[in-house]
Amino acid sequence: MEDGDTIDAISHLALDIGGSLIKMVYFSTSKEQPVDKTKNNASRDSNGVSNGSKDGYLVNGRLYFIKFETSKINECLDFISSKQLHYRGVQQCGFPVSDKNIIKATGGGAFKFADLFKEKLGISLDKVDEMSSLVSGANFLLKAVPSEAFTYVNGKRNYEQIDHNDLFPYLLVNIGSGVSMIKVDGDGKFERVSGTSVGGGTFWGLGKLLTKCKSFDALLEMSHQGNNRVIDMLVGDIYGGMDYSKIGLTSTAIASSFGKAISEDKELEEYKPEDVARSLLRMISNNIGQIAYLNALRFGLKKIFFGGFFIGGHAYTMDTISVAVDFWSKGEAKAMFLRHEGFLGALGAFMNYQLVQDDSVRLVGDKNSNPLVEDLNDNGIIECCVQASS
Ligand SMILES: Nc1ncnc2c1ncn2[C@@H]1O[C@H](COP(=O)(O)OP(=O)(O)O)[C@@H](O)[C@H]1O
Ligand SMILES: CC(C)(COP(=O)(O)O)[C@@H](O)C(=O)NCCC(=O)O
Repeated sequence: MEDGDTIDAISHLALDIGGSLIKMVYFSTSKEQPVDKTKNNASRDSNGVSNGSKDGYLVNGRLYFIKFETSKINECLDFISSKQLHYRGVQQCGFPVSDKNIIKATGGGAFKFADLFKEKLGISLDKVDEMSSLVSGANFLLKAVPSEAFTYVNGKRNYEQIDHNDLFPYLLVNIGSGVSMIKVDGDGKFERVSGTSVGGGTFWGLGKLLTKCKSFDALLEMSHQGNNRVIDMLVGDIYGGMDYSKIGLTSTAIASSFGKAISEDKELEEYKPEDVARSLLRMISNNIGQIAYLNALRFGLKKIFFGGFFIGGHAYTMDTISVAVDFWSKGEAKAMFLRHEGFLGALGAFMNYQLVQDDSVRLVGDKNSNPLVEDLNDNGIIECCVQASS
């Protein structure tokens, strides 16, 4: 292939198969993207270390992000098969042929479904550790993608300028089905310091039982319409409408999540599902925010980044977590969120191919290349160059 030739190839698929969702990241060149055969003699591995002797090409393309429900894994298999994600573009781009039919995969499902992938598609899953994937995905995003991290204050996203020289240490809180809290000290340097089983799976599972809601999105939408004060016992309910200012609690603070249900002679059906969903979301988000802060305090960490699909860019979830961190830290620590929150593990597995260079990445939200498009949870795109051959 000559310089400037155009190709439409997909290569290097990576998966994060979690308890609730399968996250997929793949690299694709498109018809509009010419192959840039600039020699790249100074490529670096994922730890930023020069591997000088490597000759290769930089291929312009895009990283695509897609998710499926783990319970519908066949949809994922069909998608891979219909797009031939495990075959296409391998040779045109000059990627090593040995990549064919071996894909990087992380999450528990990389173990659980290994035989299914082999049987149905002839794919071998090359397993990448889940915690290490979360960390390399987060480090990559924080260092390479502008406007990736933001705080959420009074209903507004404030994008943070991340200083690469002052990124570490930080606490990464990944809210998936369960919650993992990881102290990150550098590239590849981390320790999982805590976790809780009260996470996204709890919200969706318990919410489904309590409200009979049929989908996660519908449950979230319901929570948006609800009023948690109908079910939560507030400080004011206990203190006759007064604040308990001596210990810093206003009358509107929640004293006991779901506590009002004790004294009311009501069956579940007599509560509005919207109110139940709201109380549940608040209880879980608050609890995670509090545990996260306590772990940050334990290790003297000032920055806390929250990831995982539970957040889903949902305003009320981010607001509750932000308020919890602010309240417990007395304003000392701040909660930060990531635009590609749900794809940390899948991106980390992708990074394990050691193709992407931090300084060759540009975020495009859509065709208009607007970097501030807010919701990249579905069909998000990152434009970047990858190392084509070695
Ligand atoms: N469409 C969806 N279906 C199911 N859960 C969803 C969906 N969107 C967001 N969620 C939430 O995200 C959580 C899963 O987050 P994720 O980071 O993908 O974790 P896991 O790796 O355990 O699947 C679910 O438990 C649920 O709270
Ligand atoms: C086991 C897990 C790492 C799996 O990751 P997930 O699929 O939930 O993203 C996670 O669910 C977790 O950290 N659970 C909390 C377990 C605990 O520390 O109590």
